[in-house]
Amino acid sequence: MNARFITLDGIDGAGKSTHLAAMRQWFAQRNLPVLFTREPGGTPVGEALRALLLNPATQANLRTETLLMFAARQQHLDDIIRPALAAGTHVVSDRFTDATFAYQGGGRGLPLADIAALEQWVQQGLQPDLTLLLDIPLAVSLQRIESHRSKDRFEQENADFFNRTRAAYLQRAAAAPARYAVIDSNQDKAIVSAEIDAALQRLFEPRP
Ligand SMILES: Nc1ncnc2c1ncn2[C@@H]1O[C@H](COP(=O)(O)OP(=O)(O)O)[C@@H](O)[C@H]1O
Ligand SMILES: Cc1cn([C@H]2C[C@H](O)[C@@H](COP(=O)(O)OP(=O)(O)O)O2)c(=O)[nH]c1=O
Repeated sequence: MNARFITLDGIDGAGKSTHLAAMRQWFAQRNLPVLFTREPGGTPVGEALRALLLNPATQANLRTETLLMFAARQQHLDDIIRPALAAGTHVVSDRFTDATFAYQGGGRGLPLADIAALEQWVQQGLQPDLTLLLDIPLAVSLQRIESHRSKDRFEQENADFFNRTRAAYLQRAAAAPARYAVIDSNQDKAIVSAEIDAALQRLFEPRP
């Protein structure tokens, strides 16, 4: 079986961390080789860039921010994602390029064509086999992350920013529905988890 590349995305507070834990179990129960990783990050270079990008004191302008996201992604693809897939290991990434379209494109307003050009240059056609998009109304996500003590550079953004970010995610999913499972994360955790499991099941064991 070809190794699958799966990404998990959504606005902050959508429930990614919560459901990554359940996804680990899903793979473990089936004895499937899998590597969990994240963006920005996943490599020493990527983690250093992550620290820079998430630091509220960082003054990177929008193009610089976008290039740094893709710089981290290039290293991640070269050192981690492509080698794992080539070795037959499934890869689950906590965020990927959809986040750039949503945050730098939708949220901050960088033209989507600029992001698409970088996507092509860095990914050379590689796309996730499945993107699990956890969708949630902003008010609910804000309630859920209210208790965070310190917010990173993106979490400090305002409601309009996150509404645009959410809309950009949904637009991407609507434009290429075969790649996405849009999951309503404003439901009980067990239901969200069951819907994620069902999407994984469809990817790994498609019905004829
Ligand atoms: N379906 C859910 N119902 C209620 N609370 C949830 C649900 N999913 C996640 N949470 C809670 O919301 C908060 C944010 O979830 P988290 O998984 O950290 O989001 P993310 O990683 O996407 O920022 C956590 O306190 C988590 O326990
Ligand atoms: C991958 C990526 C992330 N981001 C943002 C989204 C998140 O706010 C932040 C990464 O944080 P996140 O993955 O949500 O980590 P945590 O759960 O620890 O908060 O980076 C972008 O703006 N563009 C990108 O391309």
